Amino acid sequence: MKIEVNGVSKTYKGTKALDHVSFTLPEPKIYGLLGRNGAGKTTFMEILSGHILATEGEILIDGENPFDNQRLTESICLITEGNNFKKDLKVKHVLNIYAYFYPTWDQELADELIKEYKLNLNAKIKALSKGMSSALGIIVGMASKAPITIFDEPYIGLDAAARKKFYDILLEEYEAEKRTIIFSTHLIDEVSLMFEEVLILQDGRLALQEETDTLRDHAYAVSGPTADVEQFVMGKEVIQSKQLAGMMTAYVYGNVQQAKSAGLTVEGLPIQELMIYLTEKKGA
Ligand SMILES: Nc1ncnc2c1ncn2[C@@H]1O[C@H](COP(=O)(O)OP(=O)(O)OP(=O)(O)O)[C@@H](O)[C@H]1O
Repeated sequence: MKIEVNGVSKTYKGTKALDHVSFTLPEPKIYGLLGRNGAGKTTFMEILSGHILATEGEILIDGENPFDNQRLTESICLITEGNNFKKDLKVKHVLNIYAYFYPTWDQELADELIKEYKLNLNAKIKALSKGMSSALGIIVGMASKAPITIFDEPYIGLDAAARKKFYDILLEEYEAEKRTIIFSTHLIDEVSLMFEEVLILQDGRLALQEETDTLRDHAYAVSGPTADVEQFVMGKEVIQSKQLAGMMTAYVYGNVQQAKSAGLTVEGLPIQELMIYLTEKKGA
């Protein structure tokens, strides 16, 4: 489904959470939505999910506004950090409700994930640990098979092994059947390798939208005698640098060809480091 964000602003009692944001997500991909605290990520995801209205502008999904539009909301699943489900319901009731709501629901996948996360179907939501509650969110998000599935920091309380399991399942399911996945996270180093495209919000504005491959092509480490490297990086965007025994390595964001033609040693840079740098820088 095509998502068009047209001049979207959202103001909460004087706080501008989103400020004239425009971009397009034309096709199913895994999108990373990054930004510092308060950058406007959750607000954007809530407008996209049809939960709230923009103050100005609109989001169109295949040309339609998702607000109060059941046909569209059946195609969108938003899983947030905790509080996804009514506290007095049992796990099995929650699953039944979502199975009924989403025409694309995959019960086989849900059953598989319930086993994987060892979820007790008869437990009440309020009795679940934070991690178990997050696991239920992940199961619902994955099994919904919603053409637009949005995860907003969905892993509170999940340990590293359970998060890894989630990333593996997500990638496996995505490979089997492409859908638009929007993933907002502060654990960039864990998930950035999954992203095909990255969007960075800064103070309610779009600071960057780029394909991961393009970012990868622009990030490199350059090494050589300190004086040569220092001269080369002058005026360039340096992410980080270190020196040892007269030699220097600098991580640079820019045109890699320039480094190659300068006769210095050039290597790729881990994409995680670049995304963390850009998020911090754009959010600074
Ligand atoms: N319901 C609300 N009422 C008032 N202000 C709000 C409300 N929701 C969000 N805001 C404000 O809007 C701004 C953007 O918040 P939002 O939750 O969208 O950011 P975020 O990028 O998701 O942040 P985080 O990474 O901390 O979750 C913040 O300044 C926040 O305080």
